[in-house]
Amino acid sequence: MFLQLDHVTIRYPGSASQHPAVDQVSLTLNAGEIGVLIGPSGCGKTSLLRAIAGLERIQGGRILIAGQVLSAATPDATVHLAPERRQIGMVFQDYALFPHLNVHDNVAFGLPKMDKAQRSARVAQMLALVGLAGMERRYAHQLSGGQQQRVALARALAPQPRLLLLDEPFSNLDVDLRERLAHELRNILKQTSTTALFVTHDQMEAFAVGDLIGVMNHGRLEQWDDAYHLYHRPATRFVADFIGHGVFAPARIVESVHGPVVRTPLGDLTDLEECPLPTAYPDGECEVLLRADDIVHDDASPVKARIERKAFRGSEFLYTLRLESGEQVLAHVPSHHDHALGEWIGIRPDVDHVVTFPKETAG
Ligand SMILES: Nc1ncnc2c1ncn2[C@@H]1O[C@H](COP(=O)(O)OP(=O)(O)OP(=O)(O)O)[C@@H](O)[C@H]1O
Repeated sequence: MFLQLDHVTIRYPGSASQHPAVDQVSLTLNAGEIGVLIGPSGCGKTSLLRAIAGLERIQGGRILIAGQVLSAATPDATVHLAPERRQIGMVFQDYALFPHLNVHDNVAFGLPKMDKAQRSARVAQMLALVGLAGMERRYAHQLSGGQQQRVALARALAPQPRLLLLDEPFSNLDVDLRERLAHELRNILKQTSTTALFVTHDQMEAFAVGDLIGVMNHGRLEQWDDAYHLYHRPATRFVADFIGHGVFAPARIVESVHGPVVRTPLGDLTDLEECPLPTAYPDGECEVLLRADDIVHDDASPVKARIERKAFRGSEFLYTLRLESGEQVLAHVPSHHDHALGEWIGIRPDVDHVVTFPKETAG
């Protein structure tokens, strides 16, 4: 492994909250991998990134790159390597280009001692990489927001950092551009074999960029996994709720002649690979995660649901449905099936990965 975070804890001095901003976070990234941290506002993403950069001290745990301890706050050692000695690059949300320097000088800014020709060659190479060849003489105010972020990326990559940290770099840009830049960023990082950690609150961006994605909540890292497993095998209820569209429905795991089944308001779910046994919950009672893409519109199905809300999403609608039993479920339905609000439609579950959690206790 290349980047290693080991029970990293950050507490802000004088902070009214007893709760640490970052609470014992452990994760690893191999060289060349791209990690993404997502989570709601205030969950500690930026604090963790700043600690890795050396801009924040940690109060517990260790941060290592290639075996070298950058920060430590353990009973055995206290270490805090200065930010400029970490060889880590950063790209922030606000473009932060020097307004009085042109693009060439901005990109050349962090380059170690090189002769002039070498410097200019490196700048040209970086600008070509980010799709801005020939823009050397422009100033920040002559560039669009997307172009400015590309320059910021070129500047951060030019000194060949050991690790690149990106904190919501596209959040000031419009949605279409963000999506394009997220794919471009991934290509650029892979082309240059750069190890990177990227912070966003946008799931689609996280899925587009990351090899590994971490979901944070209240300072804790709830799961560190690839996109497929986050979606299909969420480790916690919070992750299941945060990623994708879905609801939790009351269910019961029971033993049938064909093995265990999960009894739900939509009927029995079978094929319970990797699902807990009935004995995992008191009386087998639990809640099952039903994602919008687990529910199929099928007029022949005996299970009917009333359309309460619908949102057009291009190729499909996201329907909010109410079952006769009172439960609410969500369903993705191809948009050529345009039913009216209040209409009853047939639905059936088509769940590939059955995910259950303990029943949420009231209060
Ligand atoms: N300098 C500081 N002093 C005191 N508390 C801070 C400081 N910086 C952040 N915090 C607190 O630490 C917690 C984590 O903040 P952080 O900025 O890391 O979250 P975030 O996940 O990056 O949020 P956002 O997505 O809104 O940027 C929050 O409760 C925040 O109020």
